[in-house]
Amino acid sequence: MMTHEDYKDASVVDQTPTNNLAVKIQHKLEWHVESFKVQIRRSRAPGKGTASTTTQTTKTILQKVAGCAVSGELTAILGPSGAGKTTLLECISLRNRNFDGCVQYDGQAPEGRFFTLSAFVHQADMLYGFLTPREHLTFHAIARMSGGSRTAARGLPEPGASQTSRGQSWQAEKMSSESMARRVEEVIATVKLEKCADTLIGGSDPVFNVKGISGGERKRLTIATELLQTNEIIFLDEPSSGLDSVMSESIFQTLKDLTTQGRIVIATVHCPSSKTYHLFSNLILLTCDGRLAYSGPAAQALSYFQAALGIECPQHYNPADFVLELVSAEPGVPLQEELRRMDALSLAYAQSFMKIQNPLPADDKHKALHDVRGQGASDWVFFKLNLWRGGLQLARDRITLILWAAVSALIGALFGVLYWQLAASNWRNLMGLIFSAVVGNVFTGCLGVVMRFPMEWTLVVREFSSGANAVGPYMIARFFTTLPLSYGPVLMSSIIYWCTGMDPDAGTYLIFVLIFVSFNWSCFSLGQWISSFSANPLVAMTIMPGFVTPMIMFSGLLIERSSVPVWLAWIEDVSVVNYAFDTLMAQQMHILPGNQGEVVQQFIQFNPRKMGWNVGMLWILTAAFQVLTYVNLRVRLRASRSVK
Ligand SMILES: Nc1ncnc2c1ncn2[C@@H]1O[C@H](COP(=O)(O)OP(=O)(O)OP(=O)(O)O)[C@@H](O)[C@H]1O
Repeated sequence: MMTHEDYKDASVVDQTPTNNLAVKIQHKLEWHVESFKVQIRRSRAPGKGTASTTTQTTKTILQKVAGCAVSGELTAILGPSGAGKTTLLECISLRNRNFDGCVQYDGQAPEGRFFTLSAFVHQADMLYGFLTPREHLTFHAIARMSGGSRTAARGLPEPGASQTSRGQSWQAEKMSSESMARRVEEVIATVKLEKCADTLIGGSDPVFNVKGISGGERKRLTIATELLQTNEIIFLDEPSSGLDSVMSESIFQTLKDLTTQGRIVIATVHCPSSKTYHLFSNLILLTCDGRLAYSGPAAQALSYFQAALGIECPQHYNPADFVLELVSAEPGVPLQEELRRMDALSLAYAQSFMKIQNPLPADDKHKALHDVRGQGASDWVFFKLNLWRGGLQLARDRITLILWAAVSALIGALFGVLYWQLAASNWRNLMGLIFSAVVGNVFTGCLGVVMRFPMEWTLVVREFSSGANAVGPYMIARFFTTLPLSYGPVLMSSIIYWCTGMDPDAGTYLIFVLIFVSFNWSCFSLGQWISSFSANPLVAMTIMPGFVTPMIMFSGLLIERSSVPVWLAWIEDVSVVNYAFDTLMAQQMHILPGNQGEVVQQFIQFNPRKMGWNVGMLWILTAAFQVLTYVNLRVRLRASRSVK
């Protein structure tokens, strides 16, 4: 029987039936995760006569997990739920560097460009639902490959290049649009997406929730995105989760095919079918408490367990089920007993001839490693790409477009009915109308944004950190593609204006609409900023009142300005409600009968001469919120690339 060391050093061919192209082993990824620990807080509920307590303990997720993978291999990480498969994958891919141990690539500590050479496919696929797979891949092809600034995979041929170029170091050239389009078609064919290449992705997109391509096709598309560039190593976290066994087999067959091009493919997998199991070249089996029960050729796992432990896999039994049952804690059996069984399994492996003889020394060089992925395209190309994608979103998200128009018209009509031709009747009606229109708009302006953006940020931060997008161009393009939505406040303010009987002068009307739209933009930008530091819409919704309420309180109407404590007066200076309310009142006060305009002006202490200043402040605050959002996104990008 081949030992792990023999296998590791086998320098020539992978002879699995699916791999008819004999691949010379070129690259080797080795790891030794001595331990991965997390701090957890345990709370004990109060009992009879005892108070509740919280203690902090250290939980060890992984222990002494060493292994290696070489070019041309499909390595599967198997283990029961919670065994630490994802954690191990994150450690060996250096996406999580907070472990004790060591990773080496081709015998050396990985450099920053390791992140360029390797791709990580997350379990949860995040895709823009309003694009088709072909459009999605085109976006990523242009974003990642048009600049040529990223160092491409060493030793792998550029798409279309001959086999003889393999083994040479090469720098990605600027790819022409034709070769990028060709690459997109190649990748579509590789992952067998031809049938749905022009169907909308749809699915669970937060913005565009329509039925689209199937779950398996989504997985294929996520994998295809990483295949656009010829990465040397592909890490995949549960690429078949949520799929039936046939779909899962076809995903793994695709992964197997990828190894024939000289890649190292490492995937975590939950419970593969027997057919899928036979596609694995290498198996890493984790016990339920995160230790190694086996690491070596998948084809020899059963004979290892028979030889080392005397446990035989029954005939016609799925080998994956057999090994998984070995390393899982059986329900109903006391945990201590099961943990003793895991001890025996990991000890047997540690003492066997299969184990890695000279595991890497534990060092922590990887902790200082910086993710140096650059960006693929130029800022200008990124801007155009984001503009294109944002435009498609706008055009295809018809339901939102219609709803936005309907809600704006409805709210406008409500004001119109309630204040029908009453704006000029007396100061109380005018003030009530303008104040409630402004306050209502803070909520409509912010709410839609905080509900949508937190999910979108998660998606784009993933793009930023993989070099497939850039923060500045994204933000600017997002601004332009959201600009057409201004038809909402234009519609609402126009209905309010004419129904309530404000100044019939066309110029005054246009200025009123301009102020209203500017105010709406400042609210939108405030919502963007709030959502940029919120993990999800729920958090954003929870903290939103913390920003909006002070803006309303400091609008100039609800408290005598001179009564505001000096140390709180600054809130008035950043209150968009204050600027909008003052400006709209100043603009319309002349329609009031008699001297009511002056009376109301003294009452709420606004200066009609400062109208231009107020509108300017709305624009300045809009810009400030956009800049703050930009800063937050950059911080999130940095965090996503630093040691977890
Ligand atoms: N930051 C953390 N804090 C506390 N526990 C953690 C943390 N990260 C992981 N764990 C725990 O570590 C264990 C391994 O998690 P991991 O996601 O790697 O398991 P898995 O084998 O991939 O599971 P599944 O197959 O269910 O996805 C789990 O028990 C999980 O609860």
